[in-house]
Amino acid sequence: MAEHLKGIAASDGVAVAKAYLLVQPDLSFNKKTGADVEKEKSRLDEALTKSQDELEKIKAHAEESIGVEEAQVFEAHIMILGDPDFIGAIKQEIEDKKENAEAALSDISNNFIATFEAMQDNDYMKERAADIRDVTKRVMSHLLGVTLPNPSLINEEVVILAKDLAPSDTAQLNRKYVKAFVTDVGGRTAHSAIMARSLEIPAVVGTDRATSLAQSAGDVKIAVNGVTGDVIIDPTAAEIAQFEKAGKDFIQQKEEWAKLKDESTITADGKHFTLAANIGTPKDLQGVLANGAEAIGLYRTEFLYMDSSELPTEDAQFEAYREVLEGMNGKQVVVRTMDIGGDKHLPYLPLPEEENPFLGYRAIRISLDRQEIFRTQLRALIRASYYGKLGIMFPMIATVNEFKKAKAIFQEEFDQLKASGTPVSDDIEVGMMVEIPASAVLADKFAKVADFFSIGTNDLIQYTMAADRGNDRVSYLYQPYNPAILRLVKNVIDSAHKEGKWVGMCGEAAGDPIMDCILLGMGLDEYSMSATSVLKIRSLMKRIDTSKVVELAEKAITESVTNEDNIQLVKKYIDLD
Ligand SMILES: C=C(OP(=O)(O)O)C(=O)O
Ligand SMILES: [Mg+2]
Repeated sequence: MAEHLKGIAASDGVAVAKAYLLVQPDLSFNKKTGADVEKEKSRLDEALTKSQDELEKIKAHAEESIGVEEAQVFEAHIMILGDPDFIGAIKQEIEDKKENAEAALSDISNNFIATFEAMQDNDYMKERAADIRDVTKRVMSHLLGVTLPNPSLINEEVVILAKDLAPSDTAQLNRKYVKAFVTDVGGRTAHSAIMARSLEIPAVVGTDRATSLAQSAGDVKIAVNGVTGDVIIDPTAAEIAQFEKAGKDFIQQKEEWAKLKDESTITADGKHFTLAANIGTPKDLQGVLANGAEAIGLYRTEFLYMDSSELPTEDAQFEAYREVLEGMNGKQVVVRTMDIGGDKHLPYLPLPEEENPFLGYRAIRISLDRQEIFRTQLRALIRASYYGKLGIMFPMIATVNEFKKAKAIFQEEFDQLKASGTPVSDDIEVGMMVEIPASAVLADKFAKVADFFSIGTNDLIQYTMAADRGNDRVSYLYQPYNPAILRLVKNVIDSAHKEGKWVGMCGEAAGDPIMDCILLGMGLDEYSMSATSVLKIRSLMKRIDTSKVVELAEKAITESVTNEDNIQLVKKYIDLD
């Protein structure tokens, strides 16, 4: 009998296929004491080596199928295998307690996980706990000689059902055969959900009971709608037909969007706006070009620093920047100088422990303090400017003096390079992120000194609403359409335009259809989002008459009181379906 479930829609698309239960093997073991210490340590080493080989393969596969940025998680796993604190503690445990390797691994891993999970408000640490759990499972399987499920071997069309999918499982999914996946736990921002979106596999997560229902149903089909979050276990013929039609409609819509790839973004009344993409590494260029983005509005350079075991050299940075500038073939590339700190750590750049790192020593604050790091990055950027159309922006600017200082350092490096005969571009734009309320309020003053603004809503909302962007318990305060946020945004746009400067947005909100209806009405010039959202937003903008949304934007900041008011308001003006 058909069972209907509702979960969290995590990745768009609709599919019906045979159920494939991804069951984890039994990893239970007997604890032994009085073990041969040297033998247990060498068993551990052997399991670590096998795990490393396996992870290298999974990482290479993931880089191919889902992209370098997403595959980073496996680099983190490989690093755990070589982490002297973690591995050293396991070996010490074997020595101290004369335990078998399985018991020592399990004890130490549980200690680490408990410590990280206790830091409840820290997403970064919670992710580390998940990583350690994933790595421990792999090492344990090698110690026990059992095989972990290998979803990359699936060779028929299936819908995967699992309690949860570890990142290493998701990375092995082959799009050709895995038509969708459904999990019992997880949320929209879980690793597995983010990966599903990169892979473009429909997914519904957090269904609670999908695996137990499927297990008792036996060999059945599963219907999944990743747009609405609906899942049916053992659907009727009529339901299958209904889901198959929804799937066809969705594919057709995507094909329609794809036709817009080479068009520029012109509204129904003939106004042009720039749709740009956010990237993390040069490898992301492929997606930017495939989705017809008109520029890169945010190149997050942190990955250059995070992927390296020491500060990246000027030449290494230059190569990366040049590759992106050349790849964009004259279209603008806005590179953000490093935004380390907050929840982004570099093992080789020890920062002081802080009670409240999001309000602490991060981004431009580090760059102005550790100028050797900043100047190296600026020189690499200035040298690369010769190969395309470069914009540079500084993150987390709070005061006009910070901007002026950063700009002066840029100018010194520029003048020196130019005097030395290095080929450079003479029209590099130097702008700033507006992501701290102080700079949004004082935008009229900043607009006199910056060449452009890019509004970072991820942080601007966090700081304006005093709500940690990674904390589930306050996620209801993450309100991009709240009139308080919109008034700040409007002030930034108007202030920039008064000085003849352009203004973009590169936070997640820029790829949100509801937000974009309001932003068009406010006259925002550039919208920078994940590459996979570009065509959908272009299709929306082509339908909009901007004279209509000007009135909408005005009402959104004068009449509306709440975030919800503005959702309803936009729906009154624009048919979003
Ligand atoms: C784009 C932004 O920067 P990040 O998400 O990297 O902090 C932002 O804060 O909106
Ligand atoms: Mg930010």
